[in-house]
Amino acid sequence: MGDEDREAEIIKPHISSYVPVFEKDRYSSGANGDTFNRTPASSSEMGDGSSRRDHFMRSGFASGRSLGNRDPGFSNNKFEEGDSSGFWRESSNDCEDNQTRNRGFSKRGGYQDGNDSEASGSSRRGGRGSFRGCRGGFGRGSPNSDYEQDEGTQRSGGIFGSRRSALSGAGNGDTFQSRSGSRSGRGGYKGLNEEVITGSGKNSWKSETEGGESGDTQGPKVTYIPPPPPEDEDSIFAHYQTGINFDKYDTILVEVSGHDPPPAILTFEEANLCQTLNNNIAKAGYTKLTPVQKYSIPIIQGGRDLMACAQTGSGKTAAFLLPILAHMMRDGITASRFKELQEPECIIVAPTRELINQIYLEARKFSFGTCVRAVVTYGGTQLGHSIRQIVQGCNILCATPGRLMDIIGKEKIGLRQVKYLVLDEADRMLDMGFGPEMKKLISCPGMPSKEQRQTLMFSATLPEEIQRLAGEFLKANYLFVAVGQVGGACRDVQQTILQVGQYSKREKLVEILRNIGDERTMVFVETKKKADFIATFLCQEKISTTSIHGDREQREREQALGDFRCGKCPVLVATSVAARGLDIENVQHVINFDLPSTIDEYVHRIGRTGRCGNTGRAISFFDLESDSQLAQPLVKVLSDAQQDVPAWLEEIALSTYGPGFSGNARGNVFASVDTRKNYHGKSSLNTAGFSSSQAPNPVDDESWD
Ligand SMILES: Nc1ncnc2c1ncn2[C@@H]1O[C@H](COP(=O)(O)OP(=O)(O)OP(=O)(O)O)[C@@H](O)[C@H]1O
Repeated sequence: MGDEDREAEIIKPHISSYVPVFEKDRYSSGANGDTFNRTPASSSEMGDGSSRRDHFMRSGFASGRSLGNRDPGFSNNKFEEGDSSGFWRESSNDCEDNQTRNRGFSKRGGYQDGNDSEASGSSRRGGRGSFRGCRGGFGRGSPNSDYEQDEGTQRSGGIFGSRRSALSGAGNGDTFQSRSGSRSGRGGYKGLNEEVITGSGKNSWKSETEGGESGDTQGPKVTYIPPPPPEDEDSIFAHYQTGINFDKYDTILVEVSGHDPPPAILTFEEANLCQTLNNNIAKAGYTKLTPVQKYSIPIIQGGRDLMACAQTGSGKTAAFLLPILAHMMRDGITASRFKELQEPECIIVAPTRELINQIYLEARKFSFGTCVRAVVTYGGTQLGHSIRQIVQGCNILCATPGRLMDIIGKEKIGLRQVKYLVLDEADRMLDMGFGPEMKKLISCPGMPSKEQRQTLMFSATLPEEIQRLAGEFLKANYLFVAVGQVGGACRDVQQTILQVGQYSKREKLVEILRNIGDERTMVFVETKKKADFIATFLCQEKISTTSIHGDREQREREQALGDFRCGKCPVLVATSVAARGLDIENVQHVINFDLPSTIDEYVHRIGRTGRCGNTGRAISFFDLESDSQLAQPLVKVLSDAQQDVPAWLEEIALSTYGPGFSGNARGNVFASVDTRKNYHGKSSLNTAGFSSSQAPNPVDDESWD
């Protein structure tokens, strides 16, 4: 049975229900008749909330810096009390019982006023149900749209039941399908702080086939077809302006290590690209190379393997795409044509769906007007649709790991012609989450050996242990480019660390967001549940908010990102699924509501602002009870980026690790250099724009791992 047949077979009716819309103006106008005041929880629902509330009252604001006026009404808000308990119940108890969930969904999908007759049959159930409902996804499309039709098939009971996810803040459609346990929103990413949920419910990552996302083996079939990106030239080349600090890139130190590196180039002209590529670069608004591009382009053009580490937002994507495309053009690539088995010359892999889609759009932009065809495929979307795209021709395949393995398994992609293998966010691709999958990829039948292909790895963070693992993928004589401090934060981001206890965080968040106004802000939290909760909470505070995390269906994730990108929802609450790579114009603030567990994750998260020479701000809530282990690496990151280090943070760092500490709890703070240097010592230090000298010879290099 072909994919098409299976798709037709499993389409089932779906349930639509009304949901409120969380857009400020609609909220104020009461357009949809809903209100967001939550009924104060009954004492039974409060669970241990009273003691927590006591704690909350006691702890108040820690020593966090005041950022402006508080909403005077906030502390008396009805939400506060009920929610306080609701939240902590949510985070500490298992609230996933189907009965409660179903009550929440079966009515109006959440956000119901406790006085609403539908929700108030039992204050306990109503309260929980309404909160559950808050986690419901709020579709934008009409109930008759294709998306709704498609996603109506994504049902499953599963042990997680109705885990529909959070609001799509400014959705303009009022449809909600009370489906249970859709897995389509999952997969494709396993953030450190995210639960990993598979069809079996086990905490291990599986390919989409194994996990059932493709519908081949088990679990629901995913039928979401993402809308095609706009085809007009203006949209393809839409870009934002480089910022005032773009020229400061020239002063960043660049270190190249490895044997016989080619000299850096200083201008695009020196790259000797073909006219079409040069036109595309100009249309993209690029006039000057960033440091990582100055070094990486000639290295890749010279046929060398590369591991490159450069700060967030400094143009790593073009650093690999341009030389690959240049090679393809030079080699006279055959125009794509329909074939059941496509054999791309380049495979690019990245850890999240949104990121790989972004890379694809960049590939499409730079290959515009050439015969090179880029295709993207990622989890949470209909496999059949991806296959239809692929069979039409594919020179560059952009894929998330699970989906890639699925497509290879379906024999739609052959690997024999692969000349370039790119791992973006390489440390993430090689860690415990995706590493096994990547190993499978390089040992797939047909995949050229590392000697026969060119392998390129990019990230803003490349810990030593990952560099060692990478040896399996790269030729022994690979080059290592480090732009600035490896693993360091972008200096264009002004970092502030506030000491805020967990019970004061929400109040502080609202205070800051009110101060910020409509400037685009990403709020990072630790868990998917909390992302839903905080997004809901902010909506109740009349702050237009949407959310993205791994439990949301792909359609919802894309909708959320779209609403955030266009400014419809200026606040995006996210888990670490959005920490890496996402390049969104005008994100002026990142708030770490919860600090991540690793410093690398922190660096990536705050790198969503301050991109490409623009400035940004990052505010992080440091909870003494849970974040102490991060104090020391934070002090290092802050001081390396020439930021003010709060005295209290330094004290914690010292008290945690003692004077003279040199590492942190998880080993080294940074992979400070190309790890091979630790064994061979010699490398060269350059400022951007000057050629590098030689480093260890490749024969010696082989001994490092
Ligand atoms: N030479 C250039 N001139 C102007 N803009 C550029 C240049 N290179 C890249 N950009 C733009 O800078 C932004 C950031 O680039 P990109 O997303 O590739 O950064 P990155 O280094 O991959 O970041 P991250 O580490 O967060 O993944 C993009 O909007 C990109 O189009």
